[in-house]
Parts: sequence; structure tokens; C-alpha cells
Amino acid sequence: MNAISAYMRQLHDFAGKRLYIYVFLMLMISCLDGLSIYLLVPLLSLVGLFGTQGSMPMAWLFEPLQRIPASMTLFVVLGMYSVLMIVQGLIQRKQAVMGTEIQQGFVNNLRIRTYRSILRANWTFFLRKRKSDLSHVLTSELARVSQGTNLVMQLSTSFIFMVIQIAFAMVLSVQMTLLVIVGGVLLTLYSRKFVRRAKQMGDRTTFLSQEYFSGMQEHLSGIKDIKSNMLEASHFEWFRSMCGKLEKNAIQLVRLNSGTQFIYKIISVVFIIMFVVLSAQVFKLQPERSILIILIFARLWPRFGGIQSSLEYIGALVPAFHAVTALQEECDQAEESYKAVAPGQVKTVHMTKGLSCENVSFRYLEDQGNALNNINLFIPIGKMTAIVGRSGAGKSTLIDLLMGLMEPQEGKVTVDGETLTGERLQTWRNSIGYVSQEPFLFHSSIRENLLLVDPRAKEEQLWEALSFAACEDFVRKLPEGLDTVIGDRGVRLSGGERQRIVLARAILRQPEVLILDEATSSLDSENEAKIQAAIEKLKGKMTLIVIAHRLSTIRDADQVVVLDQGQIVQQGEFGALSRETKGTFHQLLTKQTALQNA
Ligand SMILES: Nc1ncnc2c1ncn2[C@@H]1O[C@H](COP(=O)(O)OP(=O)(O)OP(=O)(O)O)[C@@H](O)[C@H]1O
Repeated sequence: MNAISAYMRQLHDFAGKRLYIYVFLMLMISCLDGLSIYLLVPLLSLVGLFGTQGSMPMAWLFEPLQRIPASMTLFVVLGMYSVLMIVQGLIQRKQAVMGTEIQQGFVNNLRIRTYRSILRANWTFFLRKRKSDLSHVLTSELARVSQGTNLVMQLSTSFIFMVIQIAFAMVLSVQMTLLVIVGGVLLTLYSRKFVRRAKQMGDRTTFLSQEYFSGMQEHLSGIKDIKSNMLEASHFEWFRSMCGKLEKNAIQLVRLNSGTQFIYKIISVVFIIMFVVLSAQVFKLQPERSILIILIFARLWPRFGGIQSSLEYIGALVPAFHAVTALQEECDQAEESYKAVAPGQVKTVHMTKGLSCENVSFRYLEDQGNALNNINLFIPIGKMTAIVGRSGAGKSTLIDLLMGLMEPQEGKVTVDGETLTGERLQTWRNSIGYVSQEPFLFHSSIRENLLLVDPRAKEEQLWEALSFAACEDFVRKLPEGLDTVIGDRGVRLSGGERQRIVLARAILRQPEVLILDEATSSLDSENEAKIQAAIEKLKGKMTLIVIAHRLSTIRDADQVVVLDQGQIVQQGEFGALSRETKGTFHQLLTKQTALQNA
């Protein structure tokens, strides 16, 4: 119930006065509908089916008709009826468009807010969260919320229609109308359990589609492993069983819904029979009143059933809204410590001395050991610092702290002696260029990929950055040069080429510090040499931090930091460290030399 009221509140806040106009239009449509039913009385008496309409309630409405010559009355009544229908049709059209505008606008607003919250969340949030869960909320769950909003709009239309029609029916016969209302209320109370059950099914739909989404994403990103290890059969089995569960759940919901619709149908037949008998035998209503009431309720009852059906479907969709708002809340709680500002308005830090870690310790989870332990490190401006160590030694963690993506539990990271927090953190992030191990490029042209970081960059600046990153030659050879589309459905680039384009993008930004997480597995020795050449060119122009997996790329580093089990175990110049005959660096070097010679 909380989720429904939260949803209604958000819808109300979003739509504002448009919601009231929408409701007013619905009222008008329903009133015109009721009037059109009332017009049937003079119409039917004119064709001789009823006596006079004098004894009908609201007969004064039709009094002016008495003054019209008899030969004209039929045309006037038919004309009134047509005008009523046309006006109603026009209002209905306006109301339908308005309803869709509110529905689409609301969902769009929700989508934008959710995505903004996700982007504003800090890095630790992303470490905790499965990416597939985020895309699931942004696609599938939001689509369900959109469907739910449509149902809510339909529901409110039906509800207002029902109230107005009941008011019209009341004027015709209070007892008969009360009888139907009591019946309707009893039926609604009885149907509450169906709505509850529908909500449980909705919860299950959320859970299942989340599992489906994450499974699919994992499988598709690991398709090479699946194919090369012949794991297709087991994955297909998973897929088939998942689809089966989704199918079963969807059928269960329809079964529940059609079951209640069937009950409604049976009850409506019983009602109509009771109605006719009671109106004639017990309440002794005039036939014209009975016919009008039956007409009103015959049209109303399916709507009543529709309300029940909408409630069940809305019940099933509420978990989707809950999932969206829960994600928003989670993101808001993990919001970055600095305020969001428009791109281009964030300043950069001009570093004059260097970047430091002072007694820095960090752990990912409270109940886990430290990933980094008491790190003390100074990275001087304009120099190249290499970070090496075995897998799991803490290299990426250290880089994430230096970039300000995470804050240490103990100690501090400082730039020129100032701790990285709040706004300084934001300007610091804006001063960093980062090239990851898995270089990320959009499916668009090389030009667009580069302009992402500096939309105003000129052609020669783009080529200059490409030249620094040692990719000018191969880009010039591409069919459409800078305008060649790359990515999944464009020209396929090798791992090394991708990394160099990303490096060019980072250089274009002219960062204060350039961090390079070396992609070694995808690099052959020719590409490695090219990256090394790029690093050579950049040396002295900016502060460089390189996570090195191949020690050969960091021969010219000004300082090498060796990590082991979250601690700095060695530190110094490459030549000096390689001359040591003991220690982690020596072991790493020996292992790599052995591998190269093998
Ligand atoms: N998101 C995380 N949640 C929990 N523990 C983590 C997380 N990321 C890393 N760790 C742990 O922190 C330690 C350091 O990991 P880190 O990724 O920094 O090592 P690394 O030297 O970069 O390794 P590699 O060279 O394999 O990338 C490891 O013990 C790892 O298991």
C-alpha cells in the first residue's frame, strides 16, 4: 500500500494541475454520457415506446421540447443527441492525448531521475551492484511502471465514470442503486485477496526478470568462453528453464485475472436477473426507469469488472515501481560528496608539487581484511611512477584511491598537501585522464569518441592527440579516417588499437595526471612497443602513473612502487630495483624473463 501511495504522490507531484484538468475532462465525459442516456427517454417516447417523460426525474430538462412543434421534436432530439455525442467525442480525444502525455511524461521523468541518480552514485555503489540489475531497472522495470501508469489512468477514468453513473442511477431509484452498490462493495472486499495474490506474482516477475537479465548479460559477455569450452548445452538449459519460469508466471497472472473476470460475469448475470425481478415485483418501478437503470448498470458493470482487473494488474506492477524507487534511494544514499555541475563548469586542479598517500589503509568490506595497509607514497609532478605487483596485490585499489573514486578508511590522499574531499575531489577528477585495461569506446565514429572529452577540440588537436598515442598512422589508413565508425557494429579494432584510441582521448583532455592501466593480455610486442613510444613522448609533459604488468614497458619509469598483499614492499628507480637479488620485484622480473624466453 505504501508503494501505491508513494507512486500516486509522485504522479500527482509530476502532473500538477494537468491531473485536475484530466479529472475534470473525465467528469465532463461521464456527465455527457449520463445525459445521453437520459435523452433516450424523450427519444423512445417519441417513437412510441414509452408514455410521456413527465414522471421521470429531471423531466424539466426536456420541458422546452414540449414547446416545439410536434413534427420537429424528433429532429431536435436527434440533433441534441448528435451534438452531445460529438462534444463528448472531442473531449474524449483531448482527454486521451492528455492522459498519454501525463503517462509518458511521468515515466520519462522517472527514467531520467533514476539514471541521474545512478550516475551521481559513488564508485563503491557500483562495486556492490550487479550492472545487469541496473539495466534491468532502467529497461524492464520502467516499462512495467509505464504500463502501470497507463492502467492507473484507465482506472481513474473508470472510477469517475462509475461515480457519475451511480449518481445518475440514484436519481432514477435510490433503493435499486444502493442494492447494486452493496453488491459491488461486497464483491470488492471478496476480490482483495486476488489483488494481493497478483502483487505476489508481480514480486516474482521482478525477481525472475532480474535473474533473466543478469544471466543473459553474463552469458553474452562470456560468449567466447562458452563457445571455446563447449558450454552451450548447459547455458541453453539454464535459458530454457528461465523462460519456462517466466512463462508460467505470466500465465498464472492471466489465469488469476480471467478467473476473477469470470466470477464477475456470473455475478453480473445474477444481478441483472435480480434487478429485473426486484424492480418489477418489489420496488414496482416504472418500466422506463427500470430500463434506464439496467442500461446504466449494464454499461457500468463491465467497467466495474475492469476496475478489478486493473487493480490486479496494478498490484502486479507495483513491485516494479518499488524496485525503481528503491534503486533511486540506494543511489541517493551513495551520492558523491560533491555537487553536480554542468559539464564545462568544473574547474581543474593545477598541481604544483605532487600527489601523496599518508598512512592510507582501505578495505572493501567491514568483515574483510585490508586491501591496502598503511600506504605512504609521494608521486612527484611531471614524473613517471610505475606500480607493479602480483595479481591481487592492491594496484587497482591504490589507483582508485588516487583518482578519488573511493576514500580510505584510514589516512588521507592529498594533492599538494590538500586532502581530497568535497569540491576538491570533483576538480581533481576533472584533472585526471584514465585509460583502463578494458578500453571503452562508444559505437560511433573515432571523431565523436574523441570529442566526448572536449567538444570544442579542433581537427589538428585531434590528430595531435592521435599522434601522441601512436595511432595516427592506422587511423589515416581507415576507410573514412576520423569518421570511421568503430565498435560492435562498426570497424573492429584490435585490443591495442582500442587502447591507443582511448589513450588519445585521455591526452586530448590535457590532464594533470595520466593514469594508464596497461592492457597486457591483448597487446602483442609490436603494440606494446607503440604504447611504450607513446609513454616516452608523454614523459615530462604530464605526471604519469602506469600500472605495469609487463615490466619491459616501465624501464624508463622515474620511480617504481612494488606492492605485495596491500603493502609497499619496495620502491625506487627501475635500474636499482632490478639489480636487487631478493624481494618481490626480483621474483616478478625473473618470472617474466623466464616467460619471455620460454
Ligand atoms: N570490489 C571488491 N570487493 C571486495 N574485495 C575486492 C574488490 N576488489 C578487489 N578486492 C580485493 O582487494 C584486493 C586487491 O585487489 P586489486 O584489484 O586492487 O588487486 P590488483 O593488484 O589490481 O590485481 P590485478 O592485477 O589482478 O588486477 C584483492 O584481495 C581483491 O580480492
